[in-house]
Amino acid sequence: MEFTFYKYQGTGNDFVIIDNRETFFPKEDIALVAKICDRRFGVGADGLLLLENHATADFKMVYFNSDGNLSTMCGNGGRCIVHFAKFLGIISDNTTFEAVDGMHEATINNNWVSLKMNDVEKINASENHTFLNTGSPHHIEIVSDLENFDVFNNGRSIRNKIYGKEGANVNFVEKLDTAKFSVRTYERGVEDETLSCGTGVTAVAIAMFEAGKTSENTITLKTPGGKLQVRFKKKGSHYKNVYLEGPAIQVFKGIWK
Ligand SMILES: N[C@@H](CCC[C@H](N)C(=O)O)C(=O)O
Repeated sequence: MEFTFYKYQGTGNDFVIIDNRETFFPKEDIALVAKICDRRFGVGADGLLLLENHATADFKMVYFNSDGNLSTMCGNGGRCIVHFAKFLGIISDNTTFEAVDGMHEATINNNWVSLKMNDVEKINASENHTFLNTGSPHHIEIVSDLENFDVFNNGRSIRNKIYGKEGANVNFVEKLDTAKFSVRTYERGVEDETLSCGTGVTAVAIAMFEAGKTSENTITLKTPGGKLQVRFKKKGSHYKNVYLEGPAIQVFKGIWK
């Protein structure tokens, strides 16, 4: 089966993106998706995205983790597919598209994409961690010396011991400044640390505001792959107008054989 694919990265969270408007891609083939995402036997990526037609919105986003399974919302993938939609000429600078967690609005200015995320209502805060869902489920823990922290082993253990088969993504955080936090994430479905996680940094920004670690509502998140920005408005106990913003870059185009 031969098809064209595009390789993208958003702060080092990397994706294979395929134009599936003609619905040729075999979505049920978990092994094929996993092979495309394999860094030795395939293209190599944290996930695979399909851009598909939508009856009312500009397009539909379908997201698979690198293990080949369909998953929940991917914030960095969402930003990258907006860039891809513009590259294909489907949109200009504004768009509305549907992902697994509902409709999203986004704007693009050169390689900078601002993606509106879903409102957040439920936040579970306990003594040493916070859990919330920003389209994908996220566990958040503050640690010290994040640079030397063992994200892989601690993340894997929390993901499996606390969240079981369904799992969750695990974010470790260190405060750098009034409105700046450093974040490293262990992602379920990749089962490894990734260089950045969009829904993860969104969850971290809200969790830090909720915990009183910042009083700013525009927050910079430093990940190993680069900087992202999250802004929101808190109304009562709800977080609304949540935007994830940062770069989305097309890296190369290839043909899968
Ligand atoms: N990297 C993503 C998150 C992708 C989903 C996650 N692995 C899951 O299955 O929950 C992002 O940028 O949000």
